[in-house]
Amino acid sequence: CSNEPKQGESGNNEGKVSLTMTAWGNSAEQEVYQRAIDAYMRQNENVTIKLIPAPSDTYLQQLLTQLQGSQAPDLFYVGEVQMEQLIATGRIIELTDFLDSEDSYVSIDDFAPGIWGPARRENQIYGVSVDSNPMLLYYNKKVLEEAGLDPNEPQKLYESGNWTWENFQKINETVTASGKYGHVLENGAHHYFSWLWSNGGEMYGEDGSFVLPENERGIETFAYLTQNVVDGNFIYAGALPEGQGGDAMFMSNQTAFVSAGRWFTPMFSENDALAFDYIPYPTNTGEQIEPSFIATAYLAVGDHSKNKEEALRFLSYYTSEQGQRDRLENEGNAVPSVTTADDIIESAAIPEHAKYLIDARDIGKVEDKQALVPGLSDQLESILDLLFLGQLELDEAVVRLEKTANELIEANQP
Ligand SMILES: OC[C@H]1O[C@H](O[C@H]2O[C@H](CO)[C@@H](O)[C@H](O)[C@H]2O)[C@H](O)[C@@H](O)[C@@H]1O
Repeated sequence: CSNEPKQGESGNNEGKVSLTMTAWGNSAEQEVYQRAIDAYMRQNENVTIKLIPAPSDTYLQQLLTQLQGSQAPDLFYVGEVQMEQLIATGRIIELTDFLDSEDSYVSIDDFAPGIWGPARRENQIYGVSVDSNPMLLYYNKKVLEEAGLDPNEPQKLYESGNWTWENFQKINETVTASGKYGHVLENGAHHYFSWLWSNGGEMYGEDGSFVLPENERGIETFAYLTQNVVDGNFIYAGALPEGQGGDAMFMSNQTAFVSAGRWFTPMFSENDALAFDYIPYPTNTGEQIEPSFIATAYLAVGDHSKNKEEALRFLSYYTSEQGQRDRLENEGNAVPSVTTADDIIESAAIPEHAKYLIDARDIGKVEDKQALVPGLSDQLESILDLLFLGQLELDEAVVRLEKTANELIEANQP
């Protein structure tokens, strides 16, 4: 970042300040982020903030390298599964004093207590939640209709208490028989924890130990997912040609279901040819709805920033109720994490069942075992990739998952 001339000591800027911020996210999400940046710049005419989009698959590595060379942007998004590694660098600013100060647009109490997750260690805070994203499924009404199904079939099944794994599989069988794709199965913690929990399964015990091998419902979940991939009812996203993702297939009416938080909504709602809605994950427990994963992202400031005071002020604006309203109203990409803005989702017009985001948020969970072990999510994802690609049998995958998890958990003991 540049710094010409330096801001006044009081934090009441007289000179011009330039900040940079980076975040992952599709192009429609980047436009959403820009809304809050623009609002802040209108109120603070001496401040210029440049948003630098970054690809999500190399995001963490790039940020770690940049931080090491003090070349990172002033502010950056940090995913919940990345936070531990970022704190361990010692290169991000501890925020508590600033958040308690009068200069901050937001205060710690504005957020639901469960949202801090790995961003808070004891009483030290290293990132502020920008928003949250409970996972659910998106379904494509045209694809269902073309397969001879009622376009609102998932809805009807859900309302009648029959939105089960079995019926989900049947719909996927019907769709694939019609020549289209069923569900695009993604890898990654957001996705497999949501599936595990939809079956009452677990990967970790209360004490953080890895319990999957003895957790029957957990094993059953991975068996269900892999069998459906083998049978062609689900298509594994990692097996798609380079550059092709579930979101693109969904938008071109090739696939019936994708899983995500609200982050596909800005992009999908721009596409008039698309008819979609949300549905919670199907369950295999007899309950209508089970917890799904709540994605969280935090905004952090690098210790190398030459404009720390202004970066902190902007961080507090971006994460405040107003900053969240700027971004999340009108087909935003997430659900507010401040407790005073649920009306944004309650009044959302797109899609019809936007309220399922609130239902999924209210019952969902912020994963707090795996996320606390640096690198564990990435390593498990590599093993699951082999499983979903059909290159590992389930038994062997579970052995490898257990070995890797135990090693990293052990290495992370204080
Ligand atoms: O899987 C893609 C990414 O999903 C999350 O990010 C999304 O949710 C965040 C929390 O609401 C939101 O701030 C961000 O704009 C969305 O893209 C997750 O936090 C990421 O780690 C993940 O890469």
